[in-house]
Amino acid sequence: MKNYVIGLDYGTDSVRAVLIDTENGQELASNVSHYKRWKNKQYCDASINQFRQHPLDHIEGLEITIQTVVKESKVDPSLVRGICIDTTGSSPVPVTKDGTPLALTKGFEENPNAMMVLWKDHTSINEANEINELAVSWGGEDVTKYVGGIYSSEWFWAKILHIARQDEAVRNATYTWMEHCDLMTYLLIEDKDLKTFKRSRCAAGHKAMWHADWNGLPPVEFLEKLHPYLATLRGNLYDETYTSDLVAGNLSQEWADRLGLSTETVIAVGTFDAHSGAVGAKIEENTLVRVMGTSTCDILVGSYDEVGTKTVRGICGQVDGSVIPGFIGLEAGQSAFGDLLAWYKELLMWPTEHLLGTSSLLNETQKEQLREEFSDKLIVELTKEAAKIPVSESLPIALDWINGRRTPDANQEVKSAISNLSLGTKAPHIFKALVNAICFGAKKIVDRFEEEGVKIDSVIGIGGVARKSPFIMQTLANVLNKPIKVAASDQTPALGAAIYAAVAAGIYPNVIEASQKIGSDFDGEYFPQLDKVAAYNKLLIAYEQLSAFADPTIKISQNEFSL
Ligand SMILES: Nc1ncnc2c1ncn2[C@@H]1O[C@H](COP(=O)(O)OP(=O)(O)O)[C@@H](O)[C@H]1O
Ligand SMILES: O=C(CO)[C@@H](O)[C@@H](O)COP(=O)(O)O
Repeated sequence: MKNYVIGLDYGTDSVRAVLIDTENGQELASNVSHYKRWKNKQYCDASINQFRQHPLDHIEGLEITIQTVVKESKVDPSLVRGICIDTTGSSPVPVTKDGTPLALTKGFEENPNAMMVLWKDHTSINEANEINELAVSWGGEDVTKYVGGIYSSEWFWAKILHIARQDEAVRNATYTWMEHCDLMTYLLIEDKDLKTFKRSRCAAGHKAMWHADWNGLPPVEFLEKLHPYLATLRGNLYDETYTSDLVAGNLSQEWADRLGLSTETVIAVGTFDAHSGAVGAKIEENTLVRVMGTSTCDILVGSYDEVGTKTVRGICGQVDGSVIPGFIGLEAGQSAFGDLLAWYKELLMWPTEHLLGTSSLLNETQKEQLREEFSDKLIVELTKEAAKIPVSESLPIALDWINGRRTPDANQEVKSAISNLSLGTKAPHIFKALVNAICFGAKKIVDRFEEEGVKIDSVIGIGGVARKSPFIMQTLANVLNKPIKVAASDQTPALGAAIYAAVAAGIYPNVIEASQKIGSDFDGEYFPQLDKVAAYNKLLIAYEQLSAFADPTIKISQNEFSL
């Protein structure tokens, strides 16, 4: 008998669903829906790094994408056995006592503090600093030790503390907070008991400092010292967490009707996009899977023997079962990857966006067409020109920290910088410098894992940039001096979510077997070009010098000061 599963992947800008045949991993249908309100930049203020998303964007996206894949695949809906949802993270949402996202209740519909706080929202830098100071001074165990020793403003507690202080009405109306992957899973299932709802191990371990060593979330005494609200909130959160090979519940009657599915369909425990992406790309021990899109997430799995209780400095957490149950999942990443190039594109588009409007040379339709054409071509043309520029020490040097630094050693206060500019520097030179910067940032992550004794035998690239930019992938292979395979699927995180759904539905006995059988194949491999590796090494030294200048906490050896 045929069995099908659906993976639903919430990215930064859009949500996609894939419907997968569990026998062979074939994608029978996929559909993407962009968030309407987010696209119009509603509820955001980039000048203060405030990025919020309205839950209606997510609910509308869920409904349309799932309905579409079920319809387009033409499969019998009763054979859709499971669904798993992955989302970005840490992207927490305030929720009322009856499990409603606060922004869907009266009076809070337009309040950004009542909405989902997107992973890249950095409004809580001060709160993250407070958590870090307290973690080493409160008298108990350092609760940041399994999240790299530094708590980030991208994460759960810092964001909640910030909003609780800023908005009394939101604080008073909120019963609990849920990671986005948990909220969307909870929305679909029949059982609405918030106390017994199965929260994601991946989200809890990487972002909320949940760890078996202290029996769950950080101790009440620790949270109390940050803010009494957090101590109260802890009681409305959770003690246990669950891996995504497990069932969170059955599809509710309401959602079965809305989606055209059956209440027999099981919903797996939610997870994060990067972790499911790694599963979709057939991750194995000591393989680094890099999810390269707006940001990057770098995922590794290690055995209990290799990682055990050894703590890895400056990464985004090591969590038992966050990728594959029975292994420790390790996460690192860059707060901006494609986003650095997107920032540069937006900068260069300024005259087109703003001056064109004041010109009488073209009519409004022509202006709009021109804007679209430039926008579509800009990165492509810059890439072509940048590829022709030799790798030499006369190139500008840039830092990738346009949205702070996630790894190694999270610091969201650091900023990007560009040096070595001259009158001869043209737009493609700066573009090339930015591409080099994101690759050097990646190299620092790989170095950190290896310095800490976590071996990396092979590298796999997935995500928009891995698929769309051979230029960046080749640069990365040269900078890392390692071959990089690219997963063939355009929807690897959604495929990974489908794999979890297949295990939760009992179609496969475990994640490893399912991932090897129906995970994505590879359709490209980039090898280091030996003649270029040395030249990139020299530029890397200049990148390290600029890093140490921009962030005085970074120490580099004196003999590297050669600029
Ligand atoms: N041809 C390209 N070369 C380099 N970067 C690109 C290219 N096309 C898109 N990007 C970057 O890819 C990022 C989007 O990646 P994607 O994986 O599609 O989305 P998400 O991160 O939201 O899942 C954007 O930051 C964009 O700047
Ligand atoms: O940080 C995580 C997961 O821990 C990601 O959700 C976050 O980087 C967002 O990923 P995208 O760049 O939108 O794919």
